[in-house]
Amino acid sequence: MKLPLGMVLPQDDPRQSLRVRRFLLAATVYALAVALMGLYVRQGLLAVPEWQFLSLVVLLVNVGLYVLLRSGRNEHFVDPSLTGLQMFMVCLLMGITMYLLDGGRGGLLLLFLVLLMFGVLRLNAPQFTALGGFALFCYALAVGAVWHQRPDAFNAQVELLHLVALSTLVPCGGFFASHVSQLRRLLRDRQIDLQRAREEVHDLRVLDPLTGISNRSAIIAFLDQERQRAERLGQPLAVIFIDLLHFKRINRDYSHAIGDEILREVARRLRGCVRDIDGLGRYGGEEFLVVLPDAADEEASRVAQKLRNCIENRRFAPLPATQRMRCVLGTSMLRSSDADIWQGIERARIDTESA
Ligand SMILES: Nc1nc2c(ncn2[C@@H]2O[C@H](COP(=O)(O)OP(=O)(O)OP(=O)(O)O)[C@@H](O)[C@H]2O)c(=O)[nH]1
Repeated sequence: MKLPLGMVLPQDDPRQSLRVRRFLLAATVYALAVALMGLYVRQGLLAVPEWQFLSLVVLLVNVGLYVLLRSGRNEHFVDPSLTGLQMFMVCLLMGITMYLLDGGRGGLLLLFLVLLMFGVLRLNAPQFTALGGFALFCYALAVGAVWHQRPDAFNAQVELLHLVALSTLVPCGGFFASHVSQLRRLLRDRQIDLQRAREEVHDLRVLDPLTGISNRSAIIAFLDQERQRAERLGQPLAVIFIDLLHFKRINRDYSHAIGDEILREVARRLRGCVRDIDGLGRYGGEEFLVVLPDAADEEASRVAQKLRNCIENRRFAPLPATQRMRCVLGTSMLRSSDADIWQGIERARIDTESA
């Protein structure tokens, strides 16, 4: 029977999924080690009860780790990848196994080294060196115990070579760990840069660079989307077209930079006068469009008056105190009989001419 992948791997969290994948890979190496121990049993280098004991310990350790990862409890640990814990278990299991074997430790040692190499993926150089030191200690302790209790199962020359090989591996692994952790850092920085670039591209696509409110295409898209929603829910939808008057003169008399500052301030004030659910966009040079979802005719007129007040009745700091900005506003209700949203916008624009 085939197990659905969703039952084995978390589907909604890519980081958890990666951790479980990495764990399953390590569990496969453990399974190989247990199978290899079966050969040791056949060769008379490991007693059957000891093999059963080792298999049970390996199984319990792996089930425990899997439950921790799959239940999400690993998130409460300082290192949610549980790498340190897993490496600690590898060292302990290696020590126990090496102690129980009556010979041929080199073969199984190789598989345990493969398991230790998983640490390279997460640990930095000092952490890996500490781990290597602990592995060395466990190995030395295990073979020391064999030498003390079963001297016939101890070959000093071979064990010395194993220890030397293991000691060589520690700095090599440390070097790889440092390299991989550098790559990880680089990758993380690149991801952050990429995310920022994506956000900038998104802003460039939808925001007006001068005022920071929606640009023309974004406010049109918003209106289109709101129109569909209004039709579906049977709600009214209003638009307000705003045109600043004599803007050419403002630019000419006070400079283009001050004209820009006025446009930014107008956008700020308009945003402050409408609800969060309302749309506000720069339609053209000195023209703005406000979209009012679920607003009837009277509500649109009331908001238009409020918008007019916030432009005309308050002073703009870069202009002399006596100089006021003037604007015309036109409102219109989107109708289901309109062929498209442009008809609604056009009605509001024409309304400004009659204002
Ligand atoms: N400073 C500044 N001016 C802009 C910007 N975009 C458009 N304008 C200016 O806005 C002015 C719009 O001119 P018109 O369409 O004749 O509008 P107006 O001078 O307000 O005339 P009326 O609307 O008829 O009162 C032009 O001078 C444009 O250069 C901008 O981003 N910054």
